[in-house]
Amino acid sequence: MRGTDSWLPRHVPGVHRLLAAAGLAAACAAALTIVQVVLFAHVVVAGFLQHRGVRELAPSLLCLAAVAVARAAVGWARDAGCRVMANRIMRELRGRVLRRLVRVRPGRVPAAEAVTAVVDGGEALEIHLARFLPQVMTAVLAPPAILGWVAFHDVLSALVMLVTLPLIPLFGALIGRATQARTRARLRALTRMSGHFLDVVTGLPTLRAYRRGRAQADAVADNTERYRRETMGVLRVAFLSAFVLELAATLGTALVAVGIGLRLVTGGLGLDAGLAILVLAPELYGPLRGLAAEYHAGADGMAAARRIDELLALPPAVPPPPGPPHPAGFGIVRLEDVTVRYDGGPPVLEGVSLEIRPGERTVVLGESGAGKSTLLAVLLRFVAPTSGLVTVDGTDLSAVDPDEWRRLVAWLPQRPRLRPGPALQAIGSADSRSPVAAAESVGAGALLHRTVGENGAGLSAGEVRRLALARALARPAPLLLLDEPTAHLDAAAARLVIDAVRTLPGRTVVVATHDARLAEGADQVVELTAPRPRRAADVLT
Ligand SMILES: Nc1ncnc2c1ncn2[C@@H]1O[C@H](COP(=O)(O)OP(=O)(O)OP(=O)(O)O)[C@@H](O)[C@H]1O
Repeated sequence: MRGTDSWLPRHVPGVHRLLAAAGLAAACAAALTIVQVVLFAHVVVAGFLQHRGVRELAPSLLCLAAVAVARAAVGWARDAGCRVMANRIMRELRGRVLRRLVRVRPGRVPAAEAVTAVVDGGEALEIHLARFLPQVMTAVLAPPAILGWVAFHDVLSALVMLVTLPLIPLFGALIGRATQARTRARLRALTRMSGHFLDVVTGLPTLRAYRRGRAQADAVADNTERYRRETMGVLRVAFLSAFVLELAATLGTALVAVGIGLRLVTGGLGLDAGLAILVLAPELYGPLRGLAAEYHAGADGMAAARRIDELLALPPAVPPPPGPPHPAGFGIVRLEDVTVRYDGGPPVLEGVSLEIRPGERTVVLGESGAGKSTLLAVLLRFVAPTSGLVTVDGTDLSAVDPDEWRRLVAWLPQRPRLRPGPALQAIGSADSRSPVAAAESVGAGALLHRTVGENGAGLSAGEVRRLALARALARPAPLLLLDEPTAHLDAAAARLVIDAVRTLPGRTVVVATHDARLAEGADQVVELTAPRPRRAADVLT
């Protein structure tokens, strides 16, 4: 936990500023508290013991009111300022996590896990920054200031406070140890529950078809129950800790009060000093009790910070360019002896060498699992070759900024997804050229007035594929990578698509497919084979 605590200021810009602002506010609030209590004791003693009138006490009363207002204003400014800063910091951090997530290999982090970390975890961390850290600053600065003032006026009371004060952090730490494990378990239960629920909702049609609805409802109920139990466990510890800490603070205040009372009777202490110390005693324990109250919010935030840290540490799918990004241009793309292994497993592509020339159509054929999509992933820079080299016009592709490179590439994925909404909007983007013509060329013109639902709902798999193909064709990118463009299509629709792919003047096309018809008239046909051990690709024509 301490590691994550120091991780925050080191890795998240703005946290130092937030801590400094919270520290300044805490110091001001502590000073104002002491002034307010001293003024209060003075007014009480002067009013009740020395029988001074309101007129005489008016300046002190005005000062007291001004200090009370200033104290409230400092508290408000601290809360509002820290909330704004925390919000800004989290916007930056969420952006960084999202930028990292789009750089890791597609599918590496399950969607539900990413959503839980960024949305729920982000919220917990924001509360940690906005409430817990400022409270830490108050707990660090206010008690020493109060103790110093008390020691100056009454050493005995200061000693009692010094002995009883550590009880609160001690109990807090003991309870915190129990809380840490519970908070982590609760976050895990939440992640599991959301992931499972998302899976169930996505697979509802299949579950219904196989009559597995009841079993999944039971599984959802189990996951929810586990989350409820974890949450109740955290709440139990939270209530218990509030009770124990309240007790410690009350005992501390009572001991101070007994000491002051005895010395007031024997005349060892003046009433104004005694009264001020008595009123200050709860203010001494208050910040530490406040810290304990925020501890659970803080622990949630730290667990979220740890998860966000893990996400930020995920290696990018392709390492960043070693030097300044090379300006990407498009020319001959050459794969030289390229081998790809996923996570150190067996090779899925081995020793593949091929040359993709501008304006040509290269068709990659191969049985299922032969590595066709992986070859496209290498060209898209979603996957870095384990060995071998990919060059563009002689420049190592790994020296090119992946974003710059992907601007030159249009892609039809094997499992295309469309943005929900009107179909025409789903296939167009700011830089698309003639999406309507592109859709018509692949027989999807009639689909343009349709509405795309969540995950392509409302459209058949073949319709989604044709719209996605139109989207790729409409992008003004010189390199077109098409993964199974004719899958799920009937013979007539497939023929339209094959003809459209054959006549793409000025575009370099790489098609990965099982469909040998797409190889008709291709400039180059590459057959990937998947025997184990694999052979290198054979360039047939
Ligand atoms: N992200 C991944 N992590 C681990 N293994 C993977 C990953 N992606 C693909 N593979 C494995 O790599 C091999 C090649 O998969 P790939 O999808 O490239 O084949 P393909 O020729 O496109 O197959 P298909 O024609 O069935 O789409 C398969 O054995 C697959 O299980």
